[in-house]
Amino acid sequence: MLEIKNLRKAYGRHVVLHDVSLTLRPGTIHGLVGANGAGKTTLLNCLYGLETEMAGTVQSSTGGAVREITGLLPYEPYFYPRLTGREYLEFCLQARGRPLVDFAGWNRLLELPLDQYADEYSAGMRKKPALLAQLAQDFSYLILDEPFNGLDLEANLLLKELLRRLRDRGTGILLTSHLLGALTETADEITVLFAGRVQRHYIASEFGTLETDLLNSLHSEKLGLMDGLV
Ligand SMILES: Nc1ncnc2c1ncn2[C@@H]1O[C@H](COP(=O)(O)OP(=O)(O)OP(=O)(O)O)[C@@H](O)[C@H]1O
Repeated sequence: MLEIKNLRKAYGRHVVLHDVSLTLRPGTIHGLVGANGAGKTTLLNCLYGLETEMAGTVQSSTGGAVREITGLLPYEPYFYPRLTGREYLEFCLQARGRPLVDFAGWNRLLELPLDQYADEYSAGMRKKPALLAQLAQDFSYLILDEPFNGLDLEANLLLKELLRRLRDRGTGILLTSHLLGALTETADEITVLFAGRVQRHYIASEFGTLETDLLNSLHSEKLGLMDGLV
């Protein structure tokens, strides 16, 4: 289990996360939603250990460093210029001291031009090698920042099925998405972050009210404006 307790993170005077607690259990898909700037990416970075200056605790129940057993898919994966997709994947594994694997099977699924320069991939394609680099390492936990962003319909459907299968095999997955449907269709629990605070935690049986709750709480003023227009 990965556990965040009473996390507070500030950039200068700007407090981005206030007393946030969240648990990621094995064999669970945990969705994280919130408006732009709510603090989702910051929370993922704190959990993974990319941010160090913060108050509160981030712990793995096994006692080791979270990143030893966790893969991170960043919001915007970075590719070194003039590395092909295949070289990027090999680099990711070697950087972690992992044995190289044959990507052919995975790539029949993802259909990437692995011999093309990765920084020339289309926006939608760029998530795929970054995701593949994490999947090939067989982590206990995955932290995925907007994994559905930019993927085409087929890749979206495949990713949802893949996440469910990984969850059923015991992987704990924390993911953000602005696509509420993608989360309610896959997640076992969802945490709503509002202005750096946990607004509410939902279990699957409560997802039915999530959209209305979000509309009412986040946009009540805008709903009032809409009433005057439509
Ligand atoms: N390195 C940084 N330095 C200063 N402020 C930052 C930094 N990173 C993030 N912030 C600020 O922290 C707040 C939360 O940003 P964050 O990227 O975590 O939000 P988010 O919920 O992931 O948003 P989005 O949905 O747009 O990706 C924002 O106000 C952002 O401007």
